[in-house]
Amino acid sequence: MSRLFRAVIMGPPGSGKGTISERIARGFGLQHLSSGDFLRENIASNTEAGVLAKTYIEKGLLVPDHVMTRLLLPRLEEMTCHSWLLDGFPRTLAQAEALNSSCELDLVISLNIPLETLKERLSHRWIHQASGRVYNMCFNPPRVQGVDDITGEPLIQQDDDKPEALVARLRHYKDVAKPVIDVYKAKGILHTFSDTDTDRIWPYISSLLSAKIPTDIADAQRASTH
Ligand SMILES: Nc1nc2c(ncn2[C@@H]2O[C@H](COP(=O)(O)OP(=O)(O)OP(=O)(O)O)[C@@H](O)[C@H]2O)c(=O)[nH]1
Ligand SMILES: Nc1ccn([C@H]2C[C@H](O)[C@@H](COP(=O)(O)OP(=O)(O)O)O2)c(=O)n1
Repeated sequence: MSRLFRAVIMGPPGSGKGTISERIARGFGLQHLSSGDFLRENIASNTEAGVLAKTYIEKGLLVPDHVMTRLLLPRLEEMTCHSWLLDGFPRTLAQAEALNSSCELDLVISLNIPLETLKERLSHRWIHQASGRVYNMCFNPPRVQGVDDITGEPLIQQDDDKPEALVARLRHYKDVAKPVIDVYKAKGILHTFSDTDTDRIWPYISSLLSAKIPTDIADAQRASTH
């Protein structure tokens, strides 16, 4: 079995983690685990962790570290046969320490996007809640306004995407993300990308992954996901 590849993508709300993760999954065959989507699945399924997480998310708060690690680490255990890309976790130092004690990461991508760009993007973000598919009226609009391309079901805008909610979320993100960024910088596996346009960042991320992911792993993963 080829050695597997373990990566994390981090960035503030609206920075493009989901957009870039989808391109990485498609182009390099890594299995994408979005912590936000996984939480929403648990909330929709009324699991014990989902019910608890909902009480925090509804107040625009981060879910407590022990809840996140108890939810994510067993899910990663189920993915030990895949190379994966983790999105939105770890978000705090405690989460990073829990993850680092259970696996060795190969690469951490950090997106550093200006506040005004985040506000602009999130004000135009529409989501198909059931699938997590993400649209943007300026960047990747749905074929028919307001409905999901695949199911035709209505799209929604998330309350915490509104500008007044975003500033608080962004301030909190910066406070908790800095120690995590410092840990991975010290490990020499952090790569930071700054721009206002995902399409300009993408070629650099793609080149980095092409250099870092051994060809046999990428070929094997693409074969297993097709
Ligand atoms: N205009 C524009 N919109 C973009 C760009 N990249 C992503 N978007 C859109 O901006 C919004 C945020 O992108 P996401 O990929 O959802 O960002 P995220 O970091 O996963 O966001 P969270 O899930 O809130 O953490 C979505 O509506 C994207 O379609 C870009 O380069 N330009
Ligand atoms: N590690 C994490 C990941 C997500 N959450 C919570 C808080 C987030 O606003 C929601 C949704 O996560 P998602 O990544 O989709 O949203 P943002 O990145 O915060 O815009 O879940 C958390 O508390 N801890």
